[in-house]
Amino acid sequence: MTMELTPESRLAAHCELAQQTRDLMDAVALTEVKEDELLAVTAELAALTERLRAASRATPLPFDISPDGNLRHLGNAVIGGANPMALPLVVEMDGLTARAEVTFRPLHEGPPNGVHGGISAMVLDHLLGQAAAAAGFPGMTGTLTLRYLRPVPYGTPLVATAEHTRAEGRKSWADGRIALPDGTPLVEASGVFVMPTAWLGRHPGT
Ligand SMILES: CCCCCCCCCCCCCC(=O)SCCNC(=O)CCNC(=O)[C@H](O)C(C)(C)COP(=O)(O)OP(=O)(O)OC[C@H]1O[C@@H](n2cnc3c(N)ncnc32)[C@H](O)[C@@H]1OP(=O)(O)O
Repeated sequence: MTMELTPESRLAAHCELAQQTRDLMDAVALTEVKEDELLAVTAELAALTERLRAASRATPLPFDISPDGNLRHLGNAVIGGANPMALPLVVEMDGLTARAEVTFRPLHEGPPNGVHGGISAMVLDHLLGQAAAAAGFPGMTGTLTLRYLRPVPYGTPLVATAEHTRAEGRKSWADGRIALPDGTPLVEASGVFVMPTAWLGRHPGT
């Protein structure tokens, strides 16, 4: 795991750029402007893309330690504030559990008016993984099993939760769900996380 020392002000500016890009992606998905305006905006975006490529990294921002002392991963596709692909999810960890409030956007559409099943899977994969890590068993997803109970709406505040259930050697198990605020489950997940041998010794208890 690489730790980088980047000034907080630059990281904050990067996160603002990512948020502006999310707003842009939402606007692109929903725009109804005329064709000539689409072409004009596309040309402006191409120029902006080249400006950002003037100095570029090979990989997104890695794990680092935030000023509050917590491990963070600004480049992550689910929680990374500096990654425009990320929602980004803010995950609260408590003992064996992980919890995040999530409001999907039209950008996440799979079936008409509903969230793509792969997007739900991505969120649950991450939540389960963080629950396993919270319990002291960080690992790579080995197997993820999902049960889609009801369509997942976008534009509605939802709650994603997960809990570590057991561990055996390098393997750990976690369960989770995306639910309406009243607790009605929409998608349930179970996962097996395997700590790669390369990680052994890097975490307490391994
Ligand atoms: C360090 C700090 C990190 C902080 C993390 C913050 C949390 C972030 C949260 C992010 C969350 C998002 C995370 C992501 O998105 S992770 C990205 C998605 N996942 C991957 O890319 C994983 C790719 N696969 C691998 O790297 C390897 O195959 C792994 C590491 C999984 C196992 O390769 P390894 O060579 O180590 O395996 P082994 O053959 O010695 O077997 C060992 C044991 O494991 C059992 N097994 C093996 N494979 C599977 C399987 N597929 N399902 C169930 N069980 C499996 C096997 O039976 C055996 O059990 P036993 O016979 O001993 O009983």
